[in-house]
Amino acid sequence: MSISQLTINQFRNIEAAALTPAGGLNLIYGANGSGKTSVLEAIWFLGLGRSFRSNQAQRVIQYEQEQLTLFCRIGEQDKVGLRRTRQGDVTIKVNGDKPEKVAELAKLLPLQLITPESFALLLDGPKARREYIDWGAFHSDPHFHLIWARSRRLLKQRNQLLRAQADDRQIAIWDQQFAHYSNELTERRRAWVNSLNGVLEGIIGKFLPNAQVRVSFSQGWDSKTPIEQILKQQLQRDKQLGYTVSGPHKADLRLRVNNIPVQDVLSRGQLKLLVCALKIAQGVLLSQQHRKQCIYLVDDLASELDSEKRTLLLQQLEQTGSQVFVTAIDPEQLAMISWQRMFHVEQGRINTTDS
Ligand SMILES: Nc1ncnc2c1ncn2[C@@H]1O[C@H](COP(=O)(O)OP(=O)(O)OP(=O)(O)O)[C@@H](O)[C@H]1O
Repeated sequence: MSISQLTINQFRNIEAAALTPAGGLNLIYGANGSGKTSVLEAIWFLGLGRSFRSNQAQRVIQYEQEQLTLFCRIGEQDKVGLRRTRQGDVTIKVNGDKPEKVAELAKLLPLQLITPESFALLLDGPKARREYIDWGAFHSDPHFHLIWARSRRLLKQRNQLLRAQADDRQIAIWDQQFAHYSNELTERRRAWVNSLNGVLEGIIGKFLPNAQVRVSFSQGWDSKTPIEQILKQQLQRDKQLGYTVSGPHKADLRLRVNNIPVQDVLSRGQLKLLVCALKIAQGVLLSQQHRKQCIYLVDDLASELDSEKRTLLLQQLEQTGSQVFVTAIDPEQLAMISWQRMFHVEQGRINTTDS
């Protein structure tokens, strides 16, 4: 799965650009503020209907313009188009039809993003790591999304009842359903993490040969006690707090070296490599399980990494056989690998250059 054609109009500082990326390694280079990240952001926008830099989607529309339009051809067949106006109207077309949900885009364009901010996956709270697990499970398990959505809705309803100081018996009725979906969700997450570990170990071994990184799944409540019992035991406390303290909404992926959280032990460069290992492993697993290739978007690959580690990372990305978009200020920083295609960005204009 790769983008064979990409058109960007009125997106950030890119007025109009048409790219024909290669199926493998693509380098996007140019000076600060030239628009390199905006190219990755445009691809991300096409795959998810939102930006990875701003919560306010209208910010990506070019100044003084009323709308942005994006288009890509995936492989030979699929065509995806997206238009967003300043008023917030979004039109998405997949092969000429309007998809029912934006989630359909994510299935067509599974993207892996690595930016200098991706450290958040390891440094911030569990939310980002839970989303990481859920992305993997979503793409590998066709029933996952429905179960995830039901569990989320039931949690919301339970919290409303807690806040309303509803009768214990009424809450207990909801708890049966919530417990059922919590277990379903957890089983699927655990299965996905187990499969991930098989792939991840090999990549971490290459990237961080001297650190014994252990990755484990934490389900969000004491694993020796059934969720039904936990909900019962904690009901009065939950009522006092007005929310459900334990459950699948507290799940996490724990990463430790010598039993210490990785963020307290590893260097910045090592943390970056670990984030990259996690993202690459997710993509490799997807292609092993479903013959679906991710597209990797790597912003500012060179930052934090020495030349040897840059080479290692690029080789590993190349080995995935996936389409990769990498940005860099100076192509010399990444001259250790042969690029299939190179794009020079200058003040929002994009030209293909010799690779
Ligand atoms: N809505 C917008 N309309 C027009 N221009 C914008 C808009 N939003 C941002 N810009 C400009 O577009 C450019 C976007 O640059 P981008 O972040 O893609 O650069 P970059 O090449 O990745 O830079 P760096 O190397 O510094 O990360 C910046 O010059 C920014 O000022």
